Formats: sequence, structure tokens, C-alpha cells
Amino acid sequence: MTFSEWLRERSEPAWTKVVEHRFVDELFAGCVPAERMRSYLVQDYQFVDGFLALLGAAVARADRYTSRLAVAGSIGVVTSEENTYFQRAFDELDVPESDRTAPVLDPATAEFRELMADTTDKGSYADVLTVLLVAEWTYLDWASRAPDSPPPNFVHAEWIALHANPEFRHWVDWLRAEVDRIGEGLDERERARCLRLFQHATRCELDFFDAHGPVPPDVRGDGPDEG
Ligand SMILES: Cc1ncc(CO)c(N)n1
Repeated sequence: MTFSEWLRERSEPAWTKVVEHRFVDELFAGCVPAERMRSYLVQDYQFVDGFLALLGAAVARADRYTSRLAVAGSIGVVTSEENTYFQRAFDELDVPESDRTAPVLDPATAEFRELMADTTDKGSYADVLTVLLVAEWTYLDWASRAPDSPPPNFVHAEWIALHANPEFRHWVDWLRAEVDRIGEGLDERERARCLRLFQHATRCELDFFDAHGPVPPDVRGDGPDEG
């Protein structure tokens, strides 16, 4: 088993709860109510802010030029296609300027941003890659479940398409291979630290979806499956 597979397996059942979250099923069906899609995207823009800083830390801490180039390529996507998607979605959903730049943070967003900021400031390259991998791999995994026909509303359809395309898969494959490569050189303590970070980030992903329903946050996807 590779290091990345081991990290993911040890993060069950939360991992699968993220990938099979009801928010995702609603997204595929195009029936996330506008109010919840708005709050999800407003909060996610704040996630992306912290995530971009974390990508910068990966560029800074990488041990070789080819790795810096790979991460920089992803920075290019976040700052162009993904950013213009947010702007167009915010226009469509009538998001006021204050919520685009400085919204009140949900507890789930605040915790995720704190984890990313701590890792940006103090994490090793392995730590940084670990948190990046959770964020990208969970999104690839849920998006891979998308049905063939996209929902009619571009706000739903393009959010799926941003994470269900060959370039994104290629980036996540690279991140996994990079975590596996760096994992080879880690000692027991460092690996255990990566696992704790991986599990914490996976919990943050679950809390983030839970915060935008339809399951109330205190149920955390543990209730009976209502399909
Ligand atoms: C909360 C969250 N996790 C992961 C991604 C994808 O990087 C995202 N946009 N938002």
C-alpha cells in the first residue's frame, strides 16, 4: 500500500462521508437551494484564500524545481478559471461586496483556515502536501461520481466541472505521487504527524459540507441514509 492510500484508509469513515455527502448529491441534481449555494460559495472563497497561501508554502518548501513548477501550475488555475467562476457565481447569486471580501466566517471555515494557516507558517513540505492532498483528493473523488448530464444552472454545473476534468485528475495524481515520494524519506514520527493532519483536514472537509446542509451540523452525516 502506498503512503497516500494508507493516509486515506486511516481517515475512514469520514473520507467516504465527504465523498458521498448529500450536499454533493444535491449539487449533481442541481437542487442546492440558492441560499445554501450562496453561503457555501461565500465560505469557500475564504477557504480558497487560505488554500492559495498554502500552495505558496508548497512552492517555497518544495525540494526541487519540477515540484515547484507543478504546484505553480495549480496556482494558475486557482487564480484564473476558478476565480472567474467565483466572480460570475457571486454576480448570479447577488452576493454583496462585503460577503465577497470579508464575510462572517462559519466555525467550519474558521477551523479549516486555522489548520491551513498553521501549516503554511510552520509545516514541513510533507505537512503542506498532506493538507493540500486532502482538499484536492476529496474534491476529485466526489466529482468523479458526477452523472453524465450536468445540472442546468451554471453555478452548479461549473462547480462540478472545475473538479471533474482530466487536468484536475492529473494534478491530484501528481500530488499523490509527491506525497508518496516525500513519505519514503519520513521517519515514524513525521509519518504519524502527516496522518494526524490528514485526519484533521478530512474532518474539516466533512464539517464544511455539513455546515451547508441539508443535514444539521450536529448530525454530521451519521443519521439514517435517506438517499
Ligand atoms: C472546502 C474545500 N475543500 C476543497 C476544495 C478544493 O480545493 C474546495 N474548493 N473547498
